[in-house]
Amino acid sequence: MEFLFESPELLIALVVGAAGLVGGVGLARRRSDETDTTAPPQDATDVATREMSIEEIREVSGDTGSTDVLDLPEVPDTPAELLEEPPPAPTLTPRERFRQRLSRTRNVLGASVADLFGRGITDEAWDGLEEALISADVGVTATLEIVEDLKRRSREEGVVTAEGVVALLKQELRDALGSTDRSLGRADDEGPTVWLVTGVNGTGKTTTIGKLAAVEQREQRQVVLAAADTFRAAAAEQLGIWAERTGAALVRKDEGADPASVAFEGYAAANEREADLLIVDTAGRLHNKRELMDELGKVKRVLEKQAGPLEETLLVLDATTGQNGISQARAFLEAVEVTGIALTKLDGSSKGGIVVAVQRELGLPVKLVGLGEEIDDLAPFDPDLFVDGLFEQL
Ligand SMILES: Nc1nc2c(ncn2[C@@H]2O[C@H](COP(=O)(O)OP(=O)(O)OP(=O)(O)O)[C@@H](O)[C@H]2O)c(=O)[nH]1
Repeated sequence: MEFLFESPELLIALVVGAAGLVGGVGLARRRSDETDTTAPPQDATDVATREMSIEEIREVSGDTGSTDVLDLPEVPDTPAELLEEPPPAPTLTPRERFRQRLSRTRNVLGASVADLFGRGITDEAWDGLEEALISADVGVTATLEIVEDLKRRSREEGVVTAEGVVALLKQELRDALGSTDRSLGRADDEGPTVWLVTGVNGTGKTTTIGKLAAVEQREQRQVVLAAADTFRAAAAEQLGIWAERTGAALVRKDEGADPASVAFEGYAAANEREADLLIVDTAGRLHNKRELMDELGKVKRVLEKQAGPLEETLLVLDATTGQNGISQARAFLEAVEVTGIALTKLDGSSKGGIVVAVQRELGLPVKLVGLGEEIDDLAPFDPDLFVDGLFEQL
């Protein structure tokens, strides 16, 4: 089956058909006065099938209110080439990107270690290393353990140079990050893979989802985004912009709708279109923890009822919030079983050690890192590349 978003004409036809179904509310509000709505469908049979499916989705969800919308990004404002072409390939290799984007952390950690031990392996140098690691957000307990280990190993191995200490430190950091599986889960049977994305607002959830959609669409995997953050209309709009940029489809409802029903319809739409991947965005307001937990738990339960166990439940954390971010994360861990961390804004932080602290304190693998605001600024987390990146200038 053709993916709906790859054919603007088909999209327009769906918009017209679906607007009729919901009595002019929702979709009609977006397209009613545009001349493009009169464009004839290229494939009338396909459109008819889609109309029925949408109706079925509404029946099954028991959510037949007039505000329900199976929405897609604005067609007339979207240049055709954006819809038809996958996003262009990134120009930097992952190593180059890491190197470039980790410059702030590198300057703090890498440069200070070289400086400290440049004058010999002294007690002051070890104290200075402790401070540098704590400043880089490695965390106090982890820092003390790492430095103790380093002292012992450098004695045993007769290390006398700064380069020698750096080599051991790299090994220690690498060991602290462990060798867990960091790949993103995918469905091995029929039906779309589902990734549920959670985290405090402002951590970079929506941006991370957009970047993920770009990677997936570029690899010819068809993506549906579900805007289950219905707390703010702007959240769905922001996700819509990413859908337009990446060529993914978008399922959304009006502000205040039940997030679980958006997730439900998202899965139904992804399934019906034989999409490869559904990514569900969620709200992350923390002012009422009980409400948040109930809401997230319900979204997950509803999805699992349809799809079975989810392939990923990702928690997005902002690297610049340090220990505070880790405490906030715990609220989410109580609400849903998280399978991995996406650590954003690593480019804007001089505290790359947070990767070690996050893994250690939350007991979860960092699977993705955000290295900037642009579409290509997301990388699978590679511990070797990361640790090398921290010290590359040395
Ligand atoms: N420097 C940098 N900025 C990022 C990164 N990821 C996201 N941002 C920025 O962080 C801000 C918040 O990102 P959003 O994606 O809107 O965060 P959210 O968690 O979805 O928050 P809400 O939109 O409030 O729900 C935006 O300005 C993003 O451009 C990153 O890896 N590095």
